[in-house]
Amino acid sequence: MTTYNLALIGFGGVNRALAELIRDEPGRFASLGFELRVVAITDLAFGSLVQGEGIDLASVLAMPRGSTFEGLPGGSPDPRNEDVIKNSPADIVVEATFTSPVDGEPAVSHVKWALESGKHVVTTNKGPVALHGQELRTLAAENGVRFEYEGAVMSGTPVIRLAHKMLGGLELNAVQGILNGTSNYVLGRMEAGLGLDEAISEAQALGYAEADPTADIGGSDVRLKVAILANELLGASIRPGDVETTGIQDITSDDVTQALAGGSRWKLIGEARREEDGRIVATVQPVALPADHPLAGISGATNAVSFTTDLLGAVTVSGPGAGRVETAYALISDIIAVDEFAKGAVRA
Ligand SMILES: NC(=O)C1=CN([C@@H]2O[C@H](COP(=O)(O)OP(=O)(O)OC[C@H]3O[C@@H](n4cnc5c(N)ncnc54)[C@H](O)[C@@H]3O)[C@@H](O)[C@H]2O)C=CC1
Ligand SMILES: N[C@@H](CC=O)C(=O)O
Repeated sequence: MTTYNLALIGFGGVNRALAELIRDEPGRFASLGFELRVVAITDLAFGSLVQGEGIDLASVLAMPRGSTFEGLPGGSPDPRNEDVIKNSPADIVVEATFTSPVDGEPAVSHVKWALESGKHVVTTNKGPVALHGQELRTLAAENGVRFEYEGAVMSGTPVIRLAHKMLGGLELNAVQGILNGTSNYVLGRMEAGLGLDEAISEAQALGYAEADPTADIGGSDVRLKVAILANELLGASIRPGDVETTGIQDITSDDVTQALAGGSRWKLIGEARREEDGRIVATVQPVALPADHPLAGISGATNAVSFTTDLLGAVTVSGPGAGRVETAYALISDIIAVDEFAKGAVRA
């Protein structure tokens, strides 16, 4: 049985859910031939903790808000990210700090430090993938490790790896979908009569929203995801700034109820499409979809993405687009990919 040592960078909703899974079901991965041990944690609030023999997850998960790792063996009140990433005995760095849609930092540096130190990276952070994906994949290959990021698009629902592995023989000409759990949840709650702010508060409490929910409502979260899908699956090399973006911030409760009464539903749609001249055009915009549109029935934090292919026509994948546990599962699926690589089942 292989043991993978993990360093959790960021100890918020997603990485805590991963720690809870490891605490509650340590034997869950035995049938896959590995077990997971957390040897380091860093967080802006808690500081950092490194214990090579394995951290007692029940204890750290029970620590109250406002406390820090200071005083624990290997503990510090400061989140010494660089030192922990470079020098802790981790095999895999699990990056789940805030997404920056502007420059991807500090996550981009976290990923680089890890890859340059010969550590695999699994991440749910969209910034590094959307803004520096190609550079980081190259850096990983140069260092003989993996950079995996399934959770960057549609949380734990398989999209990126599924498309690479299962749609490889097809020509993909467009991707279109509902790619943000928070905004879809909020629009649904507005249909039920809630105001925008109240609906956003609910999405925050449920762990769907970004630390700054204007990224969800204003469309910049979907913009990152569209850039990732366009670059990964359509062979584009676009920047998030190339994606023309309008969010749902100007959709009023009246707009939502009037649309519903007329048989349609407002949805925030992200799309990247290959034009006849080969250019990739990418947009994010609210659209009032007729009730019979395949994406109109996608409700709550569920997301869906449709791939337009040459041989199969439209292939659509639907599932959770946000949520702490759901996104922690994306990290597990990334660790499984790292394990396959480490055991030689997948070539770099
Ligand atoms: N929650 C969700 O449904 C999904 C989240 N994501 C992404 O996963 C990442 C984590 O999400 P959540 O856990 O929900 O966010 P969160 O806001 O609950 O947790 C982020 C944690 O990172 C810590 N942090 C921020 N900057 C740091 C730094 N420089 N050093 C150390 N710690 C730092 C914060 O203190 C916080 O505890 C984000 O990038 C988010 O965009 C992706 C898919 C779904
Ligand atoms: N805030 C995001 C989380 C996943 O990327 C969302 O709501 O979709």
